[in-house]
Amino acid sequence: MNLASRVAASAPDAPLLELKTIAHRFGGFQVLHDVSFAVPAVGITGLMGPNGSGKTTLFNIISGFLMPMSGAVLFDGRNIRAESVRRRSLDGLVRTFQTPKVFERLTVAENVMVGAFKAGRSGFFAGLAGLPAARREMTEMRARAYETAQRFDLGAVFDRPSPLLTAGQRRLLELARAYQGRPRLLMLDEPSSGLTTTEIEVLITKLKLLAEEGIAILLVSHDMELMGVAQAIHVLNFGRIIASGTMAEVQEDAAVREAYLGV
Ligand SMILES: Nc1ncnc2c1ncn2[C@@H]1O[C@H](COP(=O)(O)OP(=O)(O)OP(=O)(O)O)[C@@H](O)[C@H]1O
Repeated sequence: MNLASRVAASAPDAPLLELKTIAHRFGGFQVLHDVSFAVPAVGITGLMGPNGSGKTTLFNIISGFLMPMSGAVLFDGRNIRAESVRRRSLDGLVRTFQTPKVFERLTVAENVMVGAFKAGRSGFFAGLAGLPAARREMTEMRARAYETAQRFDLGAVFDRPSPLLTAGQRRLLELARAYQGRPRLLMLDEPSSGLTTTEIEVLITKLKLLAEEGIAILLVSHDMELMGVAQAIHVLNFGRIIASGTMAEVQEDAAVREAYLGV
């Protein structure tokens, strides 16, 4: 079944992630007001909004870096509002950052393998220490990491030190590492920032590939071309959702046009 039919077939009343009346304040400044929307278990969902509208704050709340003052964050129907980042990540809720987080002292191979470490028994660092059972596991992990690296066009640079990668490769490496951890929901914060047009085109094909494999994606971006991959988009302005719909629908929305263009 392709992505479009899976999106159509997914139960609309069973989202993977659901935000219910999320509100947050920094001191006296109300940054989020009763934000509610759902992210289905399949497909790509977009979150956009002008600078300072609260996107990063909301992202931090969903991924566990910040606890909202009120509201619920339901993941698979369970309120994870107070759960740690690590617990969420073990449950399959994984995020990336605006600047790719790459382990600079490790090679591409090792960076990808770190993503699988939570799924392994002995652990990545025991493997590096050379314990026999861990070494066997490391060999298997390395083989799996190589498959993943190839999938993200990093096969040819598999043993290269990560500081030698281009910006586009660093972004792909971050995605490869996240993919290796078998996420259910992948949250991407401005993944096209700092990339060339060609690198963005590659990124788009990889996001479609991840979605086709059944990984739900929540994408925050200013990049309209990139946002075009999302089946549904929610627009945040001054901490409130002002519109939701397809890209064509939100582009036509009067409140969105006013927020972005002042028209
Ligand atoms: N820790 C903080 N303390 C006080 N104010 C904050 C804090 N973090 C963010 N803000 C304010 O909250 C508002 C929303 O910020 P946030 O970073 O969530 O917006 P954003 O939509 O991600 O913006 P951008 O697109 O510029 O990254 C801004 O006015 C910001 O200055």
